[in-house]
Amino acid sequence: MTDSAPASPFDFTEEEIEAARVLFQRQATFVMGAAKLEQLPEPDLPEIAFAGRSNVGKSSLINGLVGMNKLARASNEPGRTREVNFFDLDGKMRLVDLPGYGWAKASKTTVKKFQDLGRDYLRGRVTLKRVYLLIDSRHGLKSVDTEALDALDLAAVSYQIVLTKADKIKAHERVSVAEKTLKAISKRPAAFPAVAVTSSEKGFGLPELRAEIMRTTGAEL
Ligand SMILES: Nc1nc2c(ncn2[C@@H]2O[C@H](COP(=O)(O)OP(=O)(O)OP(=O)(O)O)[C@@H](O)[C@H]2O)c(=O)[nH]1
Repeated sequence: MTDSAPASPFDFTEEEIEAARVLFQRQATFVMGAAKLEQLPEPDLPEIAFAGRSNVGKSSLINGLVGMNKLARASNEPGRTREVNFFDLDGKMRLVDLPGYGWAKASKTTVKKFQDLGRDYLRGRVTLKRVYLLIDSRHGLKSVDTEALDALDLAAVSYQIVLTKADKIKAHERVSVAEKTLKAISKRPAAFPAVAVTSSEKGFGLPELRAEIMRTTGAEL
């Protein structure tokens, strides 16, 4: 294994990878940010949602997937993403940025408000195909992540773990954190039995993730 290309847990043909590359290069636009359940857009397209602790690299991953620097905000200031943000990809699907959890500075009322919104979205969204739960590869699963996994299992939403910022650890550490994480979720009912290892900074893991999203949503070129 080289340092820049960790083994992928996914099995995609070159055609699938290429089709996904083309699709994700097409127009991606911000649709809206919803602060209340009543504000959600009509459920008329398949949706893929991204969740994770504040500062885990959610905005960077969404930007990296669509190859744009500024579609989703990426900041050094934890907790800015407090709405459910919807992005349209070529009219084929929506990418949904859920409020980050685990931010220290917010008030309890604010935290509860956004957690409730995220949970209501997860429970009631018929068009939601999968949630990607982002975990910082340097830290692995924390107790606050375990609570998020419990909520996803309870909502019976299919989800998959994506390890982020993997450029910050060594190749052998990527393998061990992926194995450890996979083991930790192995008995969880709604967990997809694979862990994606990604770096938005270096771009690795993203082609496979795009292909998987395309497959999961059933989107075609
Ligand atoms: N080295 C490295 N840094 C990253 C990567 N992804 C994100 N970061 C950095 O991590 C910080 C947080 O990234 P964001 O994408 O804003 O994180 P977020 O999860 O959207 O944060 P919130 O808006 O607080 O929910 C920024 O300083 C990014 O530059 C990565 O793959 N590698």
